Amino acid sequence: MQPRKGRGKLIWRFLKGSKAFFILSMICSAVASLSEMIVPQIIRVTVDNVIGGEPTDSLARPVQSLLERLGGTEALRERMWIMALAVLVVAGICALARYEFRVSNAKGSERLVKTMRDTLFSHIERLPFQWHMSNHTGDIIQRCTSDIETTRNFISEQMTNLMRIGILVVLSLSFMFSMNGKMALIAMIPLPVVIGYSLFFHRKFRKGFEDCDENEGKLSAMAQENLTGVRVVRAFGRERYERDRFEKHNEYYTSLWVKMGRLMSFFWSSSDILSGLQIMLVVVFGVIFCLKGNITSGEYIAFISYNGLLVWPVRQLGRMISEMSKAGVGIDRIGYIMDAEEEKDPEGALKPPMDGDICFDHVTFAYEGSKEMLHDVSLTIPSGTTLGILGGTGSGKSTLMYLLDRLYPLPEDCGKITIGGTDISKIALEHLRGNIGIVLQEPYLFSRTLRDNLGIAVRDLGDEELSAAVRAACLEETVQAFTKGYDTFVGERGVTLSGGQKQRAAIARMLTRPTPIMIFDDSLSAVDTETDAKIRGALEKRFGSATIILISHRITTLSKADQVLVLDHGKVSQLGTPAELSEQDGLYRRIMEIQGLSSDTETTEKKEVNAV
Ligand SMILES: Nc1ncnc2c1ncn2[C@@H]1O[C@H](COP(=O)(O)OP(=O)(O)OP(=O)(O)O)[C@@H](O)[C@H]1O
Repeated sequence: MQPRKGRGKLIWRFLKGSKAFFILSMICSAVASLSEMIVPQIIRVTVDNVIGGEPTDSLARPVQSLLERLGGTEALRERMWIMALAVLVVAGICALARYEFRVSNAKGSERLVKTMRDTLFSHIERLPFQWHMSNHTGDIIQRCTSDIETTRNFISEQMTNLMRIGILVVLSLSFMFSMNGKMALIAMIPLPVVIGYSLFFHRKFRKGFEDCDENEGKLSAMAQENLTGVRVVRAFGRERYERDRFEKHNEYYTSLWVKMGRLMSFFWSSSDILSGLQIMLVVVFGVIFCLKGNITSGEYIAFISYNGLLVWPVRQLGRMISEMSKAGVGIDRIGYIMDAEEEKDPEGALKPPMDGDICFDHVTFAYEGSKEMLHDVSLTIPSGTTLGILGGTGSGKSTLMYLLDRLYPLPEDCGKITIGGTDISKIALEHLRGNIGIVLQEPYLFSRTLRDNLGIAVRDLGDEELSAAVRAACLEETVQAFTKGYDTFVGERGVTLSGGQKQRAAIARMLTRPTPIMIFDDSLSAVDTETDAKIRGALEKRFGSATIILISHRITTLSKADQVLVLDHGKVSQLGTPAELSEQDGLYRRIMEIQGLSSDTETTEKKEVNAV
């Protein structure tokens, strides 16, 4: 993965609301660093001027006047506690600044994480269905959790550290140069080597972190898939296979981190040697310079202290660079989500009445990277009528509905879909989807109570509307049978409900918000024929004016439709009233005949449709 452009812009966007905290924390960090720099100067003055009796001429003017105000070096020798107190006061200021640094840094980083989570979540919510279909949920979750954490660490720790390192390096070198230029240059000689060495490793770390993150995403996706598909795993006795698969990948993932650990250990140990050499140079040359009288004992002590303060950041530079590599990868992975384009309405999006005729005009469609699934589909569904759709597995029935709901955009030159004469690509998405009720083939319920699930489409759903929807979906008896009624918790994805109960709950949920267009994508497959008929009867009675599209493999369900579309491998094979189709030689009649002879179970029906 190439480093992403505009990382800074993305970070800046996430920093909204937390900048002030980080600025304050940086100021405090600067104050603390400055205080650290003053202590060696106090020690130097104490050793050279107060104890050693050296003249104060070489000291800076403000230091000289401060010493005079304190009674001069002679008097201070008698009152050494003043020097000790000075060290204590500076250390106190340093401690206070560090405290405030940590507090404001914590406030800033928590706010930052909140902003990142909120921004990512609302962005993901607005991403097209297509994007969700082509990305692993586990991987997205990993990007929204551990990559956010890495980015937070980078901004709240590494960025402030970087500034602290900058201050420490600049100030240490300034103090060192002010005391002895040659010694300062000797201390600086190994620095370019250390920095170059760190940069060399930076590239290796980056690649390593990328691999680790990518594989962590795969591992999360695998775990997430297994957890949500636990029923399938158990039903097929695939536990061992899945465990082996997970362990194999986990082993590989662990080996990547071990490799990284080895690389980092090598880097740290070797950079330890480099910084040890640097310290040795300063100590040895410092002693020589001191013996030659080029520097005083106090300056030597101060030099060693400043060198310590200089070496620390330079050594940290390696860690910083490796952390920056990691953060860079994390930010790029978040950037991948943020770069995905949100669903947007076209300019001047329309909000026309949605109770007109629905027209599919020469619609052709292929999923990204797949072959054509729908070929030149044309039909009109007059307003207020019911269309039944019949077809084998994978014949494109659901795809046709996804296109109507614009879950997948219909590319230009692939025909058009209109409602009341208006091209749906020109209709505001919220308006379009708000007027199309759809019960998907696999009903999804949230792990909340039944009431919460049913009321998801309508804010403040009244009891009367709720009961009416539940009655129409033939779910009333089921609710009454639950000891907690509507307050029954349905478990993750509605696992505590049977297939038929889930389907009826999904239908009731749709009916709480009656819409002019209603789509039932094989939504009656898990209910018996009697309930199927009851639900259709209720729909007709309550929502007679709505345009209804019923996808089903059951002829009895389709037989009451105004017209039936038979799809065969994405092509219109038959279109007409059930009576007409029953007269024609084709798929509809063949299935009708088979179902007239067979038992009425959905599975059999599906098999039959596919077999024909
Ligand atoms: N997101 C997708 N990406 C690529 N291909 C897809 C995608 N969704 C569906 N398909 C393919 O498109 C074809 C039509 O699928 P669709 O779900 O519309 O069929 P269907 O007629 O509703 O089938 P069923 O009766 O089994 O529900 C299938 O071959 C399917 O594999």
